[in-house]
Amino acid sequence: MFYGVDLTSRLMLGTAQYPSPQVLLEAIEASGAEVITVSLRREGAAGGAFRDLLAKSRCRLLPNTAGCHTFREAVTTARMAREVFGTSWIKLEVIGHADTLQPDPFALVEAARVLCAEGFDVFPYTTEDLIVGEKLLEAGCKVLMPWGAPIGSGQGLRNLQGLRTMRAHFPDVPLVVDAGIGAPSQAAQAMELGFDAVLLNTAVAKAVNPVGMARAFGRAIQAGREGHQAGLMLERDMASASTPVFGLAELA
Ligand SMILES: CC(=O)[C@@H](O)[C@H](O)COP(=O)(O)O
Repeated sequence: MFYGVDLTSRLMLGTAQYPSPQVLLEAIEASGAEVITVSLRREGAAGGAFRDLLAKSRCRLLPNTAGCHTFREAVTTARMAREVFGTSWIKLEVIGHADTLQPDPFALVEAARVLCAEGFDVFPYTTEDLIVGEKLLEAGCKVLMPWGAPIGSGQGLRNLQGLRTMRAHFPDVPLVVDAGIGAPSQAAQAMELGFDAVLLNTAVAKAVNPVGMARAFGRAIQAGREGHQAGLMLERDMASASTPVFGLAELA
């Protein structure tokens, strides 16, 4: 449940870098995603055509503040996005580093506080830091989006222990792993850890076959979720025979 909205699919898909608009639409369809994220810059550059294209997907839009490096830029972009796209949902990105594209947690919390007070439903792109997570919740966020790895890196879940701890620390907060996912197995792993959803873009858009990859991610996320719900076995240090030892032939 994200800001009162129940979704069937746990995949949120980015809409940048696809080889063509048609491939983008087919990839969204194949993925089963019900939420797609879109940047205001892209919409501005296409003069409304991009929004019309995305409307064909019938997905809920999650505008983002991608590329914003300051509190001011992010807040202004969010306000414009609400007007342009007609939704109070905003994926809040305030980038701190040009090379790692790591979130700036200080500007992020500040921007989240202002936007939540203005009635936005904020999806903050953050790190797995627990204190920052708590500050974002205090600011009014009802969802947290920790990174898996730097945006566009495809490295998967770089800090497995940190993400596990985050899940345990915020048991009732919807958590979405956002960014850095490179393969369907990594998305499945996020779901197995108990995350509520995954947001990704590059791994699908830059695949040799984006439509096939979108479908694979959709299925992997569903499988990972089912695995989590079915209860994963505990890891053991030592072997434990899986075949019963009674009934073995006794050789004289
Ligand atoms: C589209 C978007 O919002 C990205 O900023 C997002 O974080 C996805 O990252 P990847 O491209 O690494 O999947």
